[in-house]
Amino acid sequence: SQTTLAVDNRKFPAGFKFGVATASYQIEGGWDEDGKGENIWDHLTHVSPDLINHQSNGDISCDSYHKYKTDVALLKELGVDFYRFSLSWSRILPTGYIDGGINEPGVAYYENILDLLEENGIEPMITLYHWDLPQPLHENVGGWLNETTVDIFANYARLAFDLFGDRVKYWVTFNEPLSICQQGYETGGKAPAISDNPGVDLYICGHMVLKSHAAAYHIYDKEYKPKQKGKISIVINTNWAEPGSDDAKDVEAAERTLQFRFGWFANPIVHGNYPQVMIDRIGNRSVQEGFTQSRLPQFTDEEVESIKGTYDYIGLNHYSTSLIKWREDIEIGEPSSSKDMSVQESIDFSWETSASYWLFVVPWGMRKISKWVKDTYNNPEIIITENGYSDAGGILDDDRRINYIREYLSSLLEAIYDDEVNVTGYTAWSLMDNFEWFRGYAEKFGLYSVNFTDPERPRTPKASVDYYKSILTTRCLVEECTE
Ligand SMILES: O=S(=O)(O)CCCN1CCN(CCO[C@@H]2O[C@H](CO)[C@@H](O)[C@H](O)[C@H]2O)CC1
Repeated sequence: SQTTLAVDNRKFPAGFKFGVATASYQIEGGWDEDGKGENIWDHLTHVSPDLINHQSNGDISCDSYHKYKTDVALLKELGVDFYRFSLSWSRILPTGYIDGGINEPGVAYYENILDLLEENGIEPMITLYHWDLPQPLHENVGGWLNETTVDIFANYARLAFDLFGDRVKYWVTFNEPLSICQQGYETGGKAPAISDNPGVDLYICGHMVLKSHAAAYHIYDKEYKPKQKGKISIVINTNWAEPGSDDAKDVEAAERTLQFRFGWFANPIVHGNYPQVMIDRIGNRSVQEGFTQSRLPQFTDEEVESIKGTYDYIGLNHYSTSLIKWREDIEIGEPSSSKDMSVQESIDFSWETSASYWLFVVPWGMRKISKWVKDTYNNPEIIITENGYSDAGGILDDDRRINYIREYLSSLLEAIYDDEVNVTGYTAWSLMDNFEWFRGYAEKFGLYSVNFTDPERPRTPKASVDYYKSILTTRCLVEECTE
């Protein structure tokens, strides 16, 4: 396997921004406090606790609903340029609907955070949806399987722009539509954990999320951008897909993997419509499976045009890499998106592991995926909106996280200077240890550790805090920087 060369000693470009990220359900707690409504993660962790490691949940988590002043103090201590966080839809709109009433204490919570960020010279980057759908929208409307949710989301987005937009210059509509739809509606790996209609529901979800994203984009672009002058886009995640050999069939399988995982959402938004390889493969298999129409929903020509161009930058979440090899098309049977894609995915056993089964340390993948996004989507502004390393916790001297950040950023410098990729920012996941979805509190991604057994939820800096501080100060990765 390829290893990165010596750590790059070039400085990040002037104006390049460094931040950290969190998400509402993962840090806030206060799950039913001050009028907040129930969301699908509250519901799932309460009704099906066995799905979550140690039956943990986010009822309290880091208790950031009460400790946001402490959180902003940590951000100030770190010296970040920006803070990426998400709004809890059901804290602002308890029923999910506007006419269900606005929850003022919920609005105040986010206004207080924005006030403190402003006072401390830290730029906010707000994600509208980081997986915590109001439960009534799932129960009564079918959530992302129903077209009705598109307008309901658009109304929520407009409210957020109204309430907070005068102070927010970077918006994200959706975090990781691949995770929302494939794990939420096929593998069962995320709420609402629907897995009884594989190969079908996830594509309906993707269709609705793309329409919702475009609706929110156009609202911002027409009604708010002229006076608020911010940027809005979506955050898409993918591993880098490295061909398992230079055999043309492996190269094609790797490209197909990127098209199914990243292109699923990036192609409609940048070029218009789904990737042709998805239209073809899912269409062909659907016919063989006896469907009267493709399992991949079809956009009308107007929808293709309406979704195309709905990005002011590309948000990229990148953590790891996969080796991809060609395989015979999997025989026709129960449909699934992995059968539609039909590749062999593996890893190189020399790659360093982490506490997350899917996260291997492969720094050169950062350069490759960044260059692929540049080459495939007309050289857009790219912001790395998440990148980070997990351990099992109890480690304050987190030298493996320091190594991960240094090597991934070194690879990013090569993308910026040698491949001329227009990357303008990097966001470390995460500010602090938090609720890692089905893995509960077993996997720690924080620069600050959180003691979840202490009711005060104390935050303690790990060694990576000093390392990230040094990068924020010197804008480079080693002692001796070149210009
Ligand atoms: O279908 S399964 O569930 O069997 C397979 C899942 C494999 N991965 C897990 C990690 N995720 C990207 C990272 O997910 C991101 O990174 C962080 C660390 O995980 C999360 O805490 C953030 O909320 C999330 O934005 C992509 C999907």
